[in-house]
Amino acid sequence: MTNDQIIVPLDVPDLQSAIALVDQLPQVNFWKVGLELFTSSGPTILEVLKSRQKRIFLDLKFHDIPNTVAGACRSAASYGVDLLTIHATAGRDALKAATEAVQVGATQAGVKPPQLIAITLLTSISSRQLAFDLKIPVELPEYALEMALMAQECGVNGAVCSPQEVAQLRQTCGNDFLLVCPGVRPTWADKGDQKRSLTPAQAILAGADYLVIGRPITAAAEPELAWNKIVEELTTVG
Ligand SMILES: O=C(O)c1cc(=O)[nH]c(=O)n1[C@@H]1O[C@H](COP(=O)(O)O)[C@@H](O)[C@H]1O
Repeated sequence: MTNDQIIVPLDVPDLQSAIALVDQLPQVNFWKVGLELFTSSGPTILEVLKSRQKRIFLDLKFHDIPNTVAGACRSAASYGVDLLTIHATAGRDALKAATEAVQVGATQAGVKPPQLIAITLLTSISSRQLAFDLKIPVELPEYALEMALMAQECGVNGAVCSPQEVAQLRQTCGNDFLLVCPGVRPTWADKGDQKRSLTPAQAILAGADYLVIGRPITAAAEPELAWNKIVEELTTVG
């Protein structure tokens, strides 16, 4: 377990707040830029993070028709980020188009292509909501696994799943398939809108490559202390 396996999201409304958070937590090496910050402030934050030698997860969760997803992936891949997200439910054609587009975009820009990872089922969705609201008549773990397998067949590099499904995905998809787990909660933290959480240590033991941990750190009274507590807990799992 290394510090680089913990990704902290910059879920803040503007560039200034993002830079303040990066300054406040110099121990964090891997930051996530998501919809809130990218929509308000655009790609400037990516340059800021790169100038500080940070790794970047650009989490734009693309979900559209294949042609549009491919265009978005070409553009996103030109930034030279490490990870990029697409929803598995965009479907096979979009997943294949995205896989090819990240290579094209990165090659054209002369940068390393990002690892493309597919969201299986948002960690804010419960089994009950999957059945009753989304009308999906499949058990949740099976659904998440099927989404991951479809993404893998399309050449996608990995998946985003809740820690509760990660062991099964690891077993079925193998060790080369990247597994990223948000919805991670230390025992002392609020669950908030996360429905399928486990602790950081449990998630790593179950086979996650990376954990995305936001509010337990960023909304803590003392974010640095919260970070240290999590890192300490994780040292117990090697
Ligand atoms: O793609 C993601 O990172 C993601 C997928 C998912 O299913 N659930 C999920 O929570 N996330 C992201 O992970 C982060 C979790 O933040 P906290 O709930 O504050 O730890 C947020 O930035 C979410 O956008």
